[in-house]
Amino acid sequence: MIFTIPDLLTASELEEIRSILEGAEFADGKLTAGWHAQLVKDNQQLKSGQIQTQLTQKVKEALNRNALFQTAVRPRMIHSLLFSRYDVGMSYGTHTDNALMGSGFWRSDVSFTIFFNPPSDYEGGELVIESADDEKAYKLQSGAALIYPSSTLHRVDPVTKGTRLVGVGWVQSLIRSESEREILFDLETARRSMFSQQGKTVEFDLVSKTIANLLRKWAE
Ligand SMILES: O=C(O)CCC(=O)C(=O)O
Ligand SMILES: [Fe+2]
Repeated sequence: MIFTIPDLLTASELEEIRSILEGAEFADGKLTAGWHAQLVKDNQQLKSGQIQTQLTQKVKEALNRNALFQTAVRPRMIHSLLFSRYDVGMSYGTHTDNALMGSGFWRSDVSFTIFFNPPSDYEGGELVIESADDEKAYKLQSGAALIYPSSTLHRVDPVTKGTRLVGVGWVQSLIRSESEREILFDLETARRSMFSQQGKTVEFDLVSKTIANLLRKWAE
């Protein structure tokens, strides 16, 4: 399931993150890519250190309070986060994200891109998600996030004007399978709508029981 969270960050969080990033030091993005992704990765990334830790904390807070993210992703661990800058001419060619990341070998089930500056700030720089017979380009408003399965092939087209600033992260989900996550998300959405329309009915209890039992079966 690919979806967007329109207002993940508040206006003041966004302003703070942007002003911190403006004064921060960046390094070559190839340093954090797998050996094959390095061949096509051409961007800049915030150096690790105190600023990176502070920004990571802010982004995690926003994701943790977001009900849509929690219900659709069911994070076990948001284990990796990069702050990337694409200046004119920079891009990230077609690649797939590493399945296992970091010294903890966390699995990447779900990837996300948080847009820190508005589409009017730059030209090009679309995040394109490829599928067997089609592809779709995304360029969201600042403060919004795109959530997509880590299993896809995707790319960032060259920036031809301005600068693109994003946060990119990876999550190990409690539910490894994308289709199982979607079943749970649909049931949860239906259950909430039933509750708001009719309260705690017999049907509501049965759907609640099913969600709980599927979680027992699938969660790891
Ligand atoms: O910048 C983006 O939107 C995605 C970048 C990406 O695919 C990655 O860092 O693995
Ligand atoms: Fe990627």
